[in-house]
Amino acid sequence: MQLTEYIRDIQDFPKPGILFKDITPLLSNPEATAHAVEKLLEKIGDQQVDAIVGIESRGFFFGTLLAQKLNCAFIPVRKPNKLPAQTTSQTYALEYGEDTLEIHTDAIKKGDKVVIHDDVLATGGTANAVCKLVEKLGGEVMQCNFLMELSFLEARKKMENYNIQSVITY
Ligand SMILES: Nc1ncnc2c1ncn2[C@@H]1O[C@H](COP(=O)(O)O)[C@@H](O)[C@H]1O
Ligand SMILES: O=P(O)(O)OP(=O)(O)O
Repeated sequence: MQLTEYIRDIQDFPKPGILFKDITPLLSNPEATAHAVEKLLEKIGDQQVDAIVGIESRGFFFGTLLAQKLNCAFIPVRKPNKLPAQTTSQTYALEYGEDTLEIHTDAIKKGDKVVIHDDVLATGGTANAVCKLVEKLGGEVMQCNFLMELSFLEARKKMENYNIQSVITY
């Protein structure tokens, strides 16, 4: 099965110049979704994982499926003021301006082995900020795991201390 057949390109979304990688065709097909989960799991292998940290919002879809398969916790990282309990924040630079992500402070214990998951790795700013959040709480980032990587944006240069794994590379 070719997973790329289930990824739809949307030109100029959410703003001009962006080629958006839309996973809704993949999510609408249960066989393709199951295949994607297997491919993401292959990237994790037999490492011991205490938690999958999924990045809002498209990182939640496969993140929860992965956590259930691995029988480990799923932990959401969300945009500001969405999580109800005490949070820890990380602000990071965008092309213009900055953004912030939050995690529940009690979600990760010192020494927890964590895999971070999102649908797309683009410039790496988001994933890098989530690595910092996990580390602030004492967690160990075992892997940053993506369905897709836009390699021409060279996120790996920004994240050379992390183990980056992607199922599809553009
Ligand atoms: N081209 C894209 N298609 C879909 N989603 C994208 C795309 N580029 C970025 N994203 C979303 O943004 C973050 C990753 O961006 P970074 O530049 O790596 O911080 C990720 O949550 C994607 O869902
Ligand atoms: O649409 P989302 O919530 O997945 O966020 P973003 O596109 O900023 O990654």
